[in-house]
Amino acid sequence: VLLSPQDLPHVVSTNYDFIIVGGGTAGNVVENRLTENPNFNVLVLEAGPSDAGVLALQVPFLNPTTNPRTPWDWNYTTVAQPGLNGASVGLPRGHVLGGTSSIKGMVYARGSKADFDRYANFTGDEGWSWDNMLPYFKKSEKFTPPSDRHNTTGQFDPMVHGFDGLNSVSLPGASTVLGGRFEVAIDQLGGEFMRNLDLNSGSPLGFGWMQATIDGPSASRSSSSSGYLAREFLLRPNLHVLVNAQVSRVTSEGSQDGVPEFKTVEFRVNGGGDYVSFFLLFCLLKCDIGSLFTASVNKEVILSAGTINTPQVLMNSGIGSPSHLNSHGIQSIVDLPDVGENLFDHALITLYWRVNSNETYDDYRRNSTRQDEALQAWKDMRQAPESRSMWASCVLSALRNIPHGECPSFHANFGALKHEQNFRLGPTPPAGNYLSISALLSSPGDNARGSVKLNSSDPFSIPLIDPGILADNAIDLALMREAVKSVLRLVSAPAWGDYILGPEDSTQPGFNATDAELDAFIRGNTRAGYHLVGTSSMTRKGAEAGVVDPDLRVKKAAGLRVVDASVLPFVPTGHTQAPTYALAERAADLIKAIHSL
Ligand SMILES: Cc1cc2nc3c(=O)[nH]c(=O)nc-3n(C[C@H](O)[C@H](O)[C@H](O)COP(=O)(O)OP(=O)(O)OC[C@H]3O[C@@H](n4cnc5c(N)ncnc54)[C@H](O)[C@@H]3O)c2cc1C
Repeated sequence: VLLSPQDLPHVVSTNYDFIIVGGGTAGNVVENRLTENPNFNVLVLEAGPSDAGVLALQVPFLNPTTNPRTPWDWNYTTVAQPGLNGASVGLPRGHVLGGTSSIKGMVYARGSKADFDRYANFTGDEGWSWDNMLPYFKKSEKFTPPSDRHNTTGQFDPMVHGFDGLNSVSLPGASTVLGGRFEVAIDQLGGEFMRNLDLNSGSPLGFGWMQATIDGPSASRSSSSSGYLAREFLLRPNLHVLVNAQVSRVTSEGSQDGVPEFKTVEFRVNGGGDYVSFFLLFCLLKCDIGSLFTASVNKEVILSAGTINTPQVLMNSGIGSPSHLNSHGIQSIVDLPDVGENLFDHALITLYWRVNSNETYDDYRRNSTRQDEALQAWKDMRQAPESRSMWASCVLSALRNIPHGECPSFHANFGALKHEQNFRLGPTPPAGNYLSISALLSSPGDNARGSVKLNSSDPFSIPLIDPGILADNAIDLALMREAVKSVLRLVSAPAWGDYILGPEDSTQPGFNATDAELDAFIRGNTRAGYHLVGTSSMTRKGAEAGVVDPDLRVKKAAGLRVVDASVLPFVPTGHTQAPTYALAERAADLIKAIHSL
């Protein structure tokens, strides 16, 4: 049930079995699986608004309009990054039902077998190995035909996919001139540019068709909200979802087995939604807008607020480094210095070329009539360019090897347009047609990690976010150089001869660039990859380091668990949404087993 502000008195007087903080990618998976049992009641507190009826969150092609500077984005910015010549860069995060799955770029890339085997080895829990996680990838996934219904034989391996899950995935819904050119180019080059039938098989090296979290038949974005919180699930009477409800902290009144037990969640109601009801309600409760409410729980509080906000809530609650908490006047309750540490991200750089073709999206973006017509066509028939994301129609590459096994050191995504770094759409260039290729550093060095820290004692203040982009001077720069060179080799294939006119900007390095020139370009143009993990890292049971055990329970505490991307101890070499769905599916099973659900 999607609650309204009038339901607040009911919320504060109910003793829930589970309270989930954050109705995002992971939170909605857990909420859905737990409420399969009608005997248990679950409350989801989501800081952002509902996603219902918001076209920008449904139409894949409108994805770049979902952030930054929208109500659906937390609109974060990093602290100055030494690895980027001191620049602070934007760091969007979903602030809406569905969380970041409602605003993300929709690339479905699970990572490699070696990533998950490394998690299993690191945590001492075989449950996190690739072989044991593959069933959860499949459980979460509903592989659908592409929106244009083209024959997908030979474009993916059905054996490694799930067809009955709640998160829709599909292959590109329309071919563009780019897709065909890439296929020819990689066949011409061979070697490092080998073909890969399915990049989600656990062996992602090579070139394959990109899979995206787009529901093919409806040509719509698949988010954790559209799937796990679909109408039939929202009708469950044992599921309560309150939007615009931002949690400040969890509180402990007692203890269990000698450790503090967390039974209460404190939150405020933000000013979105029905203001008249708000006014009446707050008059009724005789308190001011912005006042804090509490909700209580008898089994577990599950933090699914994401890699930035989960550690913030933990620290607000007195769980973290005692000295850091004390510096903000917060009493230390659980001594866990790794809360907020170990923040990993990928790093992303984009290169652009002018091309000899008007079959790019640039003209489309310059023509508002065409855009309106196309949007209407999407509404009428789920067709037209809006049926696909702007880069989903291209192949994704995952090249090269690194010491952790068969993992790619970078991914390349292709766009038939000029976009800003990180696929944001800046002002449309007045003329010209473009090819863009972005290289995502998918295996940063172990020193390329930063932290999330509190900025003040105000629990709602924006934290200090340092993802440590390109902070591992040796490894990160060497891999980024290789990534850029590999992209340059790729566009040197004869297939591009009559297509690429030249680099968009004369400062973009070419084949003859020295390492020093490449480094300067990389430092000046790299941005965040948006794949944040690590701030509630799981470690072995009983290990002092880390934040949660391999079963995702917060160490040295009772009744508190973390289920979101923040538990991953290292960033996977794929993207992060697919692993987040899978880890949340496994977490739900762990929780059900413990509570005999
Ligand atoms: C712009 C962008 C593009 C991306 N593109 C891709 C992509 O193409 N492919 C891919 O695999 N990955 C992508 N990612 C990354 C991926 O989407 C995330 O790693 C993943 O969705 C994280 O899931 P999560 O459950 O950890 O957090 P989220 O999905 O962010 O969920 C956290 C939820 O908690 C809520 N919340 C936070 N604080 C509070 C609080 N105090 N009280 C109540 N609620 C709170 C948030 O509003 C949010 O709804 C992208 C990320 C971004 C930002």
